[in-house]
Amino acid sequence: MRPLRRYVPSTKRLFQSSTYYSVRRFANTMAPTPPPDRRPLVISGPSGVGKGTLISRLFDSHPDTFTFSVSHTTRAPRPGETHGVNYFYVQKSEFEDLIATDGFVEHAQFNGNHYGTSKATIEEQTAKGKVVVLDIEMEGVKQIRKSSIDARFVFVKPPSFEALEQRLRGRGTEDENSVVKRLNQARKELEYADTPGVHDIIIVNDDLDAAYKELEDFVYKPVA
Ligand SMILES: Nc1ncnc2c1ncn2[C@@H]1O[C@H](COP(=O)(O)OP(=O)(O)OP(=O)(O)O)[C@@H](O)[C@H]1O
Repeated sequence: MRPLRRYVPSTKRLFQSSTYYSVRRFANTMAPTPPPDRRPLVISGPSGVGKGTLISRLFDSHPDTFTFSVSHTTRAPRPGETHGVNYFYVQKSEFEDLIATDGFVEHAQFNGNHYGTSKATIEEQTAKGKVVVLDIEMEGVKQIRKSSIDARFVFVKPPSFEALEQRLRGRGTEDENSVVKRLNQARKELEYADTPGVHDIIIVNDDLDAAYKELEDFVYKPVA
């Protein structure tokens, strides 16, 4: 299984860059614009479809409104990483206790390490008035749907399989092996997204501005 997005979070990478922080300093002078519906947003879709691009735009257009949830992990921190910022670094026993007490909305194992999104983290951020954004893959979506977390589910779809392949290759971040793996996984994700009732909205990311508008309109629509 391909790892959940948190392992390759392009938006998070952007957040760590100095360019991002100078943009952020300017953006912070603007007042937050909270949407009427504060439930967590689960955004999924095949690798390369443009989730990170759309989410970055949402964060930049509405400063201090949205937040990523910080995941728990049993892997050791890398140089420069900070507990509570990049991850909550915990011992395996603590992670297992959290699983046993149903503390995660989703968790998975990758390269021998455990990773998970805790319910408490989501609840704390929501209580602070932030809308938590979870950028995750199909298996995570399935787990969250089974959890007690009341979330809104957005699926981002490519205009065609060929367009997805072009974007993945055009991004220049993957070797051939990785492109093939991601495309194989994409077929499964697209098939799952056809299951009725799984997502609240399916956005086709063809024209980026139009797709962003659709996402923003959905996020900001009045509570039903
Ligand atoms: N509507 C669009 N039209 C053309 N190119 C796009 C569009 N949206 C995004 N892209 C480009 O497609 C590539 C993939 O986008 P992005 O990295 O946001 O995908 P992702 O879904 O977050 O992927 P991953 O899950 O692998 O991180 C990027 O190079 C991005 O600039």
